[in-house]
Amino acid sequence: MRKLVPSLLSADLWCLKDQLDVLKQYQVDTLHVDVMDGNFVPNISMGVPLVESLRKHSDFSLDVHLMIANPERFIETFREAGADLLTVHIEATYHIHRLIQQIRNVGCKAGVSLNPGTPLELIKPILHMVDLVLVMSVNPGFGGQDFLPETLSKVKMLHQWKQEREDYKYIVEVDGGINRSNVEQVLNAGAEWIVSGSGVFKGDLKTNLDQLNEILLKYN
Ligand SMILES: O=C(CO)[C@H](O)[C@H](O)COP(=O)(O)O
Repeated sequence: MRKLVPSLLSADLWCLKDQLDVLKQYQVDTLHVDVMDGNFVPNISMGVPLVESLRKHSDFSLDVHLMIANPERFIETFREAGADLLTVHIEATYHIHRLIQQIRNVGCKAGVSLNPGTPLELIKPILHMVDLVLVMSVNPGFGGQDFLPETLSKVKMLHQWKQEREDYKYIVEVDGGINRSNVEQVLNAGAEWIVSGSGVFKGDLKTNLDQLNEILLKYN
C-alpha cells in the first residue's frame, strides 16, 4: 500500500488541530514526527510532549523519526509517550543490532534510516529485523530542501531486495524534498510510504492533499 505520511515539521503548530482534522478527512492514518537534538543534526525540533499529546488526543499512528545522537537513551521514553514506530539512524549509534532489538523489546515497530551519504550496504546485516527502512532524500535537519535524485538508487535496490528475499518485510519510506512534481519518480523507484512536509503544509493544505492523493491513487 503506497501512502502519504505528512511530516509535522512543516505544520503550523498554532493551528495543528485544525490541520490534523483536515488530514483525517483525507484518510491520512500516519503522522511523521521529526525529533532533532541539535547534535546529530544542526537543528532542534519537537519531542516527547508532542508525541504524548498526539497519542492522547488522536488515533493517528505515530511514525517517530529520531534524528538524535545515541538514540538508545530515549527508546523507552518515546514508547511510553505513544510512538508506534521508532526509526533510528545507522549513523547515530555504535550498536544498530542491539538498538533494533531494544526497540522491538519495548513493543514498538523498528525502522532504520540512512543519510544521503551513507551506503546501503551498512544496513544490510539488519534488514531482516526491521519493519521499515527510511531513505533520506535530503540531508536531515531541515524541511523545505531540494530532493536529491541520487538517493533513488537506494530506493530501487531496497525494493529489488524485498522481491528477492522472503525474510525482508520492511516498508520502504522516503523522506525529504518530495512534492507533487517529483513524487512519481519516488513511487516509480519502489517507495511505499512518502513523507512530505512542505509539499503538504506549505500553501493550501487541501489543494496539496488533492494533488498528491490523485497521483498516489494511480499507484494503489
Ligand atoms: O526529516 C526531515 C528533515 O530532516 C523531514 O521529514 C523532511 O525534510 C520533510 O520535509 P520536506 O518535505 O519539507 O523536505
